[in-house]
Amino acid sequence: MSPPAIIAPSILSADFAELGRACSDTMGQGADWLHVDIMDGHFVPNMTFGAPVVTKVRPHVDRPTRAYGRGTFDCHMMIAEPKRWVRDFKKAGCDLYCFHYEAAVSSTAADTPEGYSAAQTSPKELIRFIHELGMQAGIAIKPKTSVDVLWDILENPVAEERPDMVLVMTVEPGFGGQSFMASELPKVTALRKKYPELHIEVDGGLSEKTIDQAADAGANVIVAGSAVFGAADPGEVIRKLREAVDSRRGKL
Ligand SMILES: O=C(CO)[C@H](O)[C@H](O)COP(=O)(O)O
Repeated sequence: MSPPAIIAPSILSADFAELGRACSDTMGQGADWLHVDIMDGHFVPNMTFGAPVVTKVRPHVDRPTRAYGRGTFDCHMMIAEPKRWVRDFKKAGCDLYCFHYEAAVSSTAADTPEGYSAAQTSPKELIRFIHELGMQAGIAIKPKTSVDVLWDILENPVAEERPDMVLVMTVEPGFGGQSFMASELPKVTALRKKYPELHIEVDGGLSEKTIDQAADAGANVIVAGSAVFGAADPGEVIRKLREAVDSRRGKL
């Protein structure tokens, strides 16, 4: 059976001037995780914030949640040098560090002060490093990236080098409020077929209108930014997204 629904509102759509309160309110409205979009202006054509902001917001989400203990920070690293920031985000309170496959394999960055060569980072090495620091590891793919790049990584017999979650982007990363790309769902279907227990996250354009397609494909971690933060009743939207996923468990 696929894992239960995890609803992760994207704080990209929150009021950044009131970020702590917005995060705390969203957890109180039933969110399981908070999806934190980190953008560097290189990997994507937009910038958000870095580890110091995550550090400041962390205390606002340290509260019991429905199913996962303290509020979980699901950090989506849309950055060109994913290995470079692993330690900083661990210190800031990140629980799940999700990097982009495309960034890991194309990094030409200089060595980090800790002696890790960003230029030699393979996804497997990066996953191991994230695990060694005590975080969960996620790997994300953009719409133009084939799901086939993931099989070798998921089939690795070394458990420490396997991701805890795969993120299939359903928009081009960089901005909230874009239209959902249903064309990406065959990737989710293929992943779910091979990995019934894997956390499969979808991100971009998820709402009450698009959730049924994503849930039918087998996604269980649902990122929603504008649909949650733009709603008159965010708690109701979170409840409906969860219901759509959980009602399909055991039927996929
Ligand atoms: O990663 C992202 C953009 O790169 C955002 O998390 C995503 O787009 C969520 O926003 P929305 O639900 O409004 O589409």
